[in-house]
Amino acid sequence: MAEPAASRDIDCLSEAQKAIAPEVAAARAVAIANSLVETEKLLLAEATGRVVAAAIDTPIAIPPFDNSAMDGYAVRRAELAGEGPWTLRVAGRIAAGGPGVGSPGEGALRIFTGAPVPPGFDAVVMQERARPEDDTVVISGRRPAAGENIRRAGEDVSLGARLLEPSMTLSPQHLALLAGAGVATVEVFRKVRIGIISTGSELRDPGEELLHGQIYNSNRVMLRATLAGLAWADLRDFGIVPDDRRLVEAALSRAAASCDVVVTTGGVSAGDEDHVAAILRDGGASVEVVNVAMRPGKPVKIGQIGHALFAGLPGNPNAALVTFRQIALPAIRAIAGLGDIYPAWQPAISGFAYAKRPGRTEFVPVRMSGRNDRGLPVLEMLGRGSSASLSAMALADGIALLPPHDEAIETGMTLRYEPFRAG
Ligand SMILES: Nc1nc2c(c(=O)[nH]1)N[C@H]1C(S)=C(S)[C@@H](COP(=O)(O)OP(=O)(O)OC[C@H]3O[C@@H](n4cnc5c(N)ncnc54)[C@H](O)[C@@H]3O)O[C@H]1N2
Ligand code: MOO
Repeated sequence: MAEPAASRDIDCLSEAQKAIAPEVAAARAVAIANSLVETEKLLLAEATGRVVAAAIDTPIAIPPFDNSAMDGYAVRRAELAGEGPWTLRVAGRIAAGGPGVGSPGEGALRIFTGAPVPPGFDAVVMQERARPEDDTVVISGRRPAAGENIRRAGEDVSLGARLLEPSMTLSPQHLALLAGAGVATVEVFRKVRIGIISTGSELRDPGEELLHGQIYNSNRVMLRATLAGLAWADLRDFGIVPDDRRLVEAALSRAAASCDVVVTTGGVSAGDEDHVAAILRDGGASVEVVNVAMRPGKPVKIGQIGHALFAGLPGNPNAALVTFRQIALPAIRAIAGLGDIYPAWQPAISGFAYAKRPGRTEFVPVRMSGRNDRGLPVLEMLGRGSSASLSAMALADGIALLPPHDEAIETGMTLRYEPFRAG
């Protein structure tokens, strides 16, 4: 195991007792996160959700040429003098992608949506306002305005304009913009290699037989599924490691050697079988976060093992989920090269009353029961705040943050709410 750069003595009570706020813990984790530098070039279709590594400017204007926004007739307004109706000769026909026309003499051009508008033509009259008659067209109603129904070259994106900045994740809309500019490949950061280790002799995987004293491993699939939703994450699962110091140490070394991030669950509190905490305490890592004034998740540990970021999440399922999202994920997102790294909190209204202990931030599973007259979500708290409860979190729409200074949450208070699903 690599020597720690700056070990902190997590046994030192005066130091350890000073629990830091969760946002401070997250910022400390971010501060020790090293952003990736390696990049790769991907075809657009392979790049959804990946993180842009270099700014992209458009090589062409969008649209590339003046074109018609309607099916109708391209006209020269100079030929529509005085009051209508006007009768114009139809001098040609031009469709999207078809051959252009030369420079016709007087008259209108039959034109279709997306077809280039030849120079000199300064409006398109939609066909609903025009009546063809033999080789002429009769235009009635008002005189078209200059530029009417013409999409000008570059009006969407001008030549050379910035399309995307680094540190953004590529949405389908971003990819459409790149495709519209004719950009075929995009340079993204390579995926973040994230190793996960489930520690605990009591753990069995679903499908296995459960003996007395054993439980099923739920954190493993929770983390796997969360990471599977992140296109920039390359998950490496190191399985279940029993509570044996040498085995835990070996698994940590192995994971740290091949990953940018190592996430463990379990073994971070104070018991004799909490080997992750013991390994860290004995200098197996530099530890930045040891004691956070939050519930659940107080014993979460963040540090570095060799070059890898280390996130030691508590074993209780809610504590694992909350500390992963609130403390570890911002740092992992920073490693991925993302600019926007912190949880996206939304304002919401408490639909519940709850007595809490002041001095620590609580993160509780909540369900949205409706919206108030200003459109803000109204939240109902689920479960009794047990950090071991799987059912409350499964029914929740998201997590509400109950601030440290409050002793009681009253109905009608404004809270911060992080929905599990964006939007
Ligand atoms: N004397 C103290 N005991 C505890 C403290 C403390 O400060 N002093 N803190 C409590 C808090 S808060 C939490 S949270 C837990 C954290 O425990 P560990 O991270 O050391 O985790 P374990 O003891 O290994 O497990 C806790 C709990 O979670 C279950 N578990 C573990 N892994 C999984 C998994 N992959 N899937 C589902 N469930 C899992 C495990 O069986 C335990 O029941 O410590 C308190 N104790
Ligand atoms: O952090 Mo623990 O989850 O409060 O039980």
